[in-house]
Amino acid sequence: MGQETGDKKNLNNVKNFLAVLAGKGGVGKSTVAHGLAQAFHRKGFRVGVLDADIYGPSSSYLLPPDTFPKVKGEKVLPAISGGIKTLSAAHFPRGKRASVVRAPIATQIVSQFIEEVKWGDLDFLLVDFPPGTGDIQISLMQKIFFTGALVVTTPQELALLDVRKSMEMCLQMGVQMAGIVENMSYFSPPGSEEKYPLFGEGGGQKLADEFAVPLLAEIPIHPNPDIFDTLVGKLSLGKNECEIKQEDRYHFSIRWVDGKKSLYRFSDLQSHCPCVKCKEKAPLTHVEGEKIIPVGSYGVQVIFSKGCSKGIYPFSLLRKLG
Ligand SMILES: Nc1ncnc2c1ncn2[C@@H]1O[C@H](COP(=O)(O)OP(=O)(O)OP(=O)(O)O)[C@@H](O)[C@H]1O
Repeated sequence: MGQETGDKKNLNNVKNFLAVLAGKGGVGKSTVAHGLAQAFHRKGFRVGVLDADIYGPSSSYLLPPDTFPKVKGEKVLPAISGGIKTLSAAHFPRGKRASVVRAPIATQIVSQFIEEVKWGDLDFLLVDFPPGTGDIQISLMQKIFFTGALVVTTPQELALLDVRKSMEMCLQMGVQMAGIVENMSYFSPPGSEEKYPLFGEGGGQKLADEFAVPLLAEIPIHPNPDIFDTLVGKLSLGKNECEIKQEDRYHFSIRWVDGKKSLYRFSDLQSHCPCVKCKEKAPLTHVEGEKIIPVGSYGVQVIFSKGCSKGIYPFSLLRKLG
């Protein structure tokens, strides 16, 4: 954490970059990113929000600036809203008009927001991703060394389709998912404890189970800001907390973050080898495991006593098999 890795940058003394993404528009990414930023601020952290949604910036509405961005030498100082640093396309003169720019230009603008802005010392910079899994999102993940990603969804099956794509993007780009936040989970009438799940139930949990990441919060319609304080407490960043253990020569186990334990036989696992060459081959028997190598937050590679050891088994696959 906090290191410069390859061409990824951890800039201007920002200790933690946190991606807030969804894949789908309108599920409440910005609401969650800004609610979380305010909760970090309440706890005394130095925090900033980068609104990377060039086409639909909402930061200046959610965090109305007390001071606007200023140019200082070659750098830009971000806007400040109630002690939170923030930068959004909406802070600039064209910001009130529709952003009619091609994707490469939008990507360039987002790069400038990172590289040419003097964010200063921050404990957390939350990056509010635009919807989708295109150039801007890839470029952000290539440029920034994210401590973790928070994935926002709503409960409906239709939302899950797009959200799943951004989770797959995190896996492909090596960005560790800190967890899922299900937004608009239910409605509670004022003064009542009753919960009415207006948009269905279980979507967030379904994704959490599929990708083996924790469901960190179920945010109601018109939430009380306290819920974001609880969310801050639940965030466990930069750690791969599942526990991988070789049980004996033929088996190993994974204890997942949600407490579930899965047991695997090495020969069964090898029969699911994801490498191209293995697809056609008949499975071997009595395969032993010689070494289990964790591959970042993505999965594991197993060195087997015989047969192919080239495949990397993503945690999402292991979770399905376990
Ligand atoms: N829990 C909630 N209760 C009530 N309204 C909400 C909630 N979450 C979000 N909204 C509202 O839904 C709309 C979309 O939310 P928001 O802008 O946060 O979503 P988004 O995913 O960032 O959208 P986009 O990708 O289009 O920027 C906003 O009007 C917001 O106020």
